[in-house]
Amino acid sequence: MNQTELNKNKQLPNKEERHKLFGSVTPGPRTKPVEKSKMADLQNSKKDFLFDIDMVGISNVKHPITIPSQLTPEIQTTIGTFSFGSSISQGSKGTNMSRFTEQLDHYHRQGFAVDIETLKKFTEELAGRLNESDSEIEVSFPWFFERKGPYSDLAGMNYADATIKVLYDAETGFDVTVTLTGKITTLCPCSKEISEYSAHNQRGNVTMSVKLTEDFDEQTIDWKAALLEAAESNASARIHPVLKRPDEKMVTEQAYENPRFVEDIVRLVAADLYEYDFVEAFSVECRNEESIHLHDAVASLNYDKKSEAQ
Ligand SMILES: Nc1nc2c(ncn2[C@@H]2O[C@H](COP(=O)(O)OP(=O)(O)OP(=O)(O)O)[C@@H](O)[C@H]2O)c(=O)[nH]1
Repeated sequence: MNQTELNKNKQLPNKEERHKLFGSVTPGPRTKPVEKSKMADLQNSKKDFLFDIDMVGISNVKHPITIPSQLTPEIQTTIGTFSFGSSISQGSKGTNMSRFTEQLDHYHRQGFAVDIETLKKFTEELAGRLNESDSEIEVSFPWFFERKGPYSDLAGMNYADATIKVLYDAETGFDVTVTLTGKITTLCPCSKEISEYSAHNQRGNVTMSVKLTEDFDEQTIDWKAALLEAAESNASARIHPVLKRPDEKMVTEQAYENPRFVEDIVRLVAADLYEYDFVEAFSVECRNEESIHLHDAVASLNYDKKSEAQ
């Protein structure tokens, strides 16, 4: 049926009447000012408000972003989920929340590429805009990378979940933590050892959080690719979007030849992160979605290289 054939017999009231029908009322008298300069500015009240606040801001802000990648595709436009904040002192009632999204839009109009240098600049500028001595930004996004079948060389797209968190403090400078959760295959060493045939395997989620050294240079190292490699190169096998039979045979046999517990994964990944020069401190978690249970198996560890210097 096309538009002219549609029978519109129903006699509807006009839109204004419909709104009234559903409860809309005529606006009452307006007594409060509409000019910004005449409005009360509660958040800027100064008094003793009992406590300092460590962080106040906004979260769950979705925004289009561009991210750099050293793996294909090299430029990616994706959706970032942001949070922003700063501390406020006991003497201030509140922050100026509109300034967070105001600055986000300002950066967007200048072609906001979400790399670490830009985020550092963002936090320093944000602290100034808020008249505070610190600020923070966190952005999470799916990072895509091309993956080819080990035999067929047929390509498809995989992704890992990435997060960058930058803290700025006028006195101490910047603190940058990056997090990546990549997925891997793990084959159970115990199951392989005790069974006449086969071994159960599962999809593992490896989450690596890394505090970057002060001199980290994103032009030379793509932290996302480096963390992904730490997870995948220690797995029983990598995960692929496209596998033909010869590929499937290869990854199945590779997993059987490289059995791993969750404990093995966190220790092996930790060893790689320990060897990366750009890593100051790290945490690793492996969570396996068990195929023989309804529950997950999980292991985690934290390590700070600076603790060795003491
Ligand atoms: N501080 C604070 N602001 C809130 C809260 N809830 C909503 N708001 C925000 O208050 C904002 C408006 O306040 P400001 O950003 O201080 O606006 P303004 O004073 O006109 O802006 P400036 O000229 O930059 O000072 C809106 O963006 C609301 O989102 C809250 O719990 N605390």
